[in-house]
Amino acid sequence: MSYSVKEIFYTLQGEGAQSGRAAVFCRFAGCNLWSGREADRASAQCRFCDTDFVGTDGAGGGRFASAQALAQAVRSHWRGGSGAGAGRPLVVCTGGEPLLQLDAALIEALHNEGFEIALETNGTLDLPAGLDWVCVSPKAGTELRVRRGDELKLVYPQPGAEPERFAALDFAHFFLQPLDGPQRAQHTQQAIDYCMAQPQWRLSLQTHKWLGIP
Ligand SMILES: C[S@@+](CC[C@H](N)C(=O)[O-])C[C@H]1O[C@@H](n2cnc3c(N)ncnc32)[C@H](O)[C@@H]1O
Ligand SMILES: Nc1nc2[nH]cc(C(=O)O)c2c(=O)[nH]1
Ligand code: SF4
Ligand SMILES: [Mg+2]
Repeated sequence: MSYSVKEIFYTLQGEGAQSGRAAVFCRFAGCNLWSGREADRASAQCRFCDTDFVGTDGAGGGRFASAQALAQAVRSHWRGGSGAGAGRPLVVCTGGEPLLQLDAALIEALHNEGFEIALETNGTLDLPAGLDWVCVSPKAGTELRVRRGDELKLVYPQPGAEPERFAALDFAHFFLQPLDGPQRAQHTQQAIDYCMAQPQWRLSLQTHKWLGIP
């Protein structure tokens, strides 16, 4: 199968339990909860997206004819060296919704290139086997199919997706990430207050936005 990728870039993971860790981000084109067109935002299932995932025209993006071709492109962006003493190469598969495209062949090819594979998903599609780190970010009004994983990272506040709905699921880490937008400061304070009242939850800041890195 071929893969449509918006962009590939090397940066630090900005969010959640792995924040601060160097990673290649592979941003797949397309999402099942929004077309990505501003004209459709108000009627989409997910309306607060902060990301352009339409098309394949970003830096490093394109259509890749095979899993091997995409895995080699991802490898070409890793600048962390390799071998003894080097940190394990990490790829973060995101989007858009990566589970529309991420399949067994690509997981195998990325592993063959030496990567640990992390996933950012809205949790509405079934998971392929073999992922090394699964981050689920539930969206109000959608059916959550991925109910276990490494981290649950809930954008907060979201009417209809209150943290209590997810607190008993089988995740190692629970994060609230303030909803970015014009009211980010207020949402950040609300998330702080919630985490202080319910310490099962930790605060995830989108540190890359503060740092001015991708
Ligand atoms: C752009 S999404 C791509 C992966 C997948 N579609 C998902 O929603 O998890 C990456 C992360 O950004 C989060 N996100 C998107 N828009 C946001 C916003 N306005 N404020 C805070 N987090 C946001 C998502 O919830 C998700 O955790
Ligand atoms: N630095 C950085 N960290 C991130 N963590 C999740 C991101 C995403 O858009 O999925 C993201 C992103 O876009 N940049
Ligand atoms: S599910 Fe993820 S990529 Fe899709 S619109 Fe929502 S935040 Fe954006
Ligand atoms: Mg992002």
